[in-house]
Amino acid sequence: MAEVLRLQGVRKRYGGGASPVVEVLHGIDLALAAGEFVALVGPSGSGKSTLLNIMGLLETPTDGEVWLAGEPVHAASDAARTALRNRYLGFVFQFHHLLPAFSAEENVLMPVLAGRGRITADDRQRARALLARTGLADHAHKRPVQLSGGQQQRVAIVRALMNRPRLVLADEPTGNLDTQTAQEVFGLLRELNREEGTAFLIVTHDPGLAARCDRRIDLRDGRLLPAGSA
Ligand SMILES: Nc1ncnc2c1ncn2[C@@H]1O[C@H](COP(=O)(O)OP(=O)(O)OP(=O)(O)O)[C@@H](O)[C@H]1O
Repeated sequence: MAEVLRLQGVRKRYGGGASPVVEVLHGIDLALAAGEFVALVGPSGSGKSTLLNIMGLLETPTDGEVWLAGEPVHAASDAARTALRNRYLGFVFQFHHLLPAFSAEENVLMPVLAGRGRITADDRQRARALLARTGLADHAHKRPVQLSGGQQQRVAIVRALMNRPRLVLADEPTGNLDTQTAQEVFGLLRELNREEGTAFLIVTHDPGLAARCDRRIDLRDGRLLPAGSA
C-alpha cells in the first residue's frame, strides 16, 4: 500500500548556547500507510507533541529524514513546507481553535482561503455537505460560542478535512469532551477515515480509544516501543 508519511532516524534536540542540550527524540523510524487509522500513545513528556510537530512540518528534525507523500521534506524551505502542509495535511487539536467571529461554515472554509486565496461554489458545497454529514446542517451559520463542545470539535474536524488531506494529525481530539461525546466524536473520525480515505494519526491517553484504531504506536522517553510490546 502507498505510504503517506515516513520518518527515518528522526532525532530532535533542543537547547545549545547558554542552555543545556536536551535530546527529546532519539531516532524515530515510522511509516504510515495511506488511509491508516493509527493511535499514538505515550506518557506525558515522552515526546508526542514534538513528534506530531515534526510530522506536521511545524518543526524540523535535528537529524533524520521526513518523507510526505513520497517527497523529502526535512530540508524543504519554510515556504515549501507551508505549501506541503496545506496540500497534504489536516490538523485537529484538543481545543477546537475555531475563530470566534466567524460562522461554522466560514471556519470550515478557512483552509481553502489559506491555500488558494479564494473560495468557489464547489468549496461551499463541500463545506455544507461535510457539515451535514457530521450532523451540523442546521448549525452552519452559527458562531462557535453558539455550539456545544462536541459540535465545536465536529466543526474543527470538518475544517481539517476540507482540503482533502492525505493525513490528519489529531492531538488529543477528544481530550476536552465528556466520555459519551468523546466516544461519538471518535466514532465520527473513524467513519470519516473510511469515507474520505484520509489517514489519521491520533494522540490519545485512552487505551479504549487506542484499541479502536488499526494500529497503536507507543512512545516512551523519545523512543518507539516495538509493536505489540506495550
Ligand atoms: N522547545 C523546547 N525546548 C526544550 N525542551 C523542550 C521543548 N519542547 C519540548 N521540550 C521537552 O521535550 C520533552 C517532550 O515534550 P513533548 O511536549 O513533546 O511531550 P508530550 O509527550 O507531548 O507531553 P504531554 O503529553 O504532556 O503533552 C519534554 O521533556 C519537554 O520538556
